[in-house]
Amino acid sequence: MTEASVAVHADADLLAQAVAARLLVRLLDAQADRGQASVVLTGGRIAAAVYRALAALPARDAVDWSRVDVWWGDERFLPAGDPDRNETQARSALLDLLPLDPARVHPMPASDGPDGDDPEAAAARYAGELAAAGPGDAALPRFDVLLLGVGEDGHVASVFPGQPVQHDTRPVAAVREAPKPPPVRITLTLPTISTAEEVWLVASGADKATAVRTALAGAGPVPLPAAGAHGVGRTRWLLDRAAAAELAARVR
Ligand SMILES: O=C(O)[C@H](O)[C@@H](O)[C@H](O)[C@H](O)COP(=O)(O)O
Repeated sequence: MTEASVAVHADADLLAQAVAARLLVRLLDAQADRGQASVVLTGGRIAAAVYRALAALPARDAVDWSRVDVWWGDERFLPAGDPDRNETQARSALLDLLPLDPARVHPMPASDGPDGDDPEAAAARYAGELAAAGPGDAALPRFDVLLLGVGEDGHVASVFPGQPVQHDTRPVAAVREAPKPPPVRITLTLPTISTAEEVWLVASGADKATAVRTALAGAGPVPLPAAGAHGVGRTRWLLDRAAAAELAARVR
């Protein structure tokens, strides 16, 4: 497991701009190395700010977006197009502005999709989509970078403390009693999250400071799921000053 690197930026806007710039370079490097790139998106406010910042970057289209695979780390289990879906927010902030290959954009199923309002079936369907995209008989494709927000309670994606999903060994799980509304969600499980080459945990605001400190101080993943999210090659904590307030951190 790699050591986590921490970067602290003065405020939420600078954090979003810096993460967007890092993400652009990460995708460019992946395409230079292997001709394509893959990113796993998440939901929440700082993630949406990153998407907006990336959309506004002048160098944005240096990425060949037609060769980028877009996955989601979690989704609110709502009807397609619902404004509270992470997919809806990502599309309006960024994806609809990019010349992506629609076949390479993989939203998690909606609650009015082929499985109806059965989140377990929808989770299984997404696991099948991941497996179909994996090389050979691998259960998962390569994730070059997987983005996570961090909840005040230390949740990442829709892996919340004290929930059965924490002990689910499947690649994708349904969550029915999420403390953060809406209650029904679909999520990659922590073991799946931790197959990503790089995992970036992005946190903004004083209400995240304790979760950030606790995770970086070595808490276990059961009390604090964020502590269980690690990249194979790199784990980055990307913070603003408020979220880093309980750390002795470098401010950039
Ligand atoms: O569905 C969601 O809401 C996200 O997947 C969730 O994991 C989010 O990233 C964190 O709760 C942080 O959200 P904020 O950045 O808005 O605090």
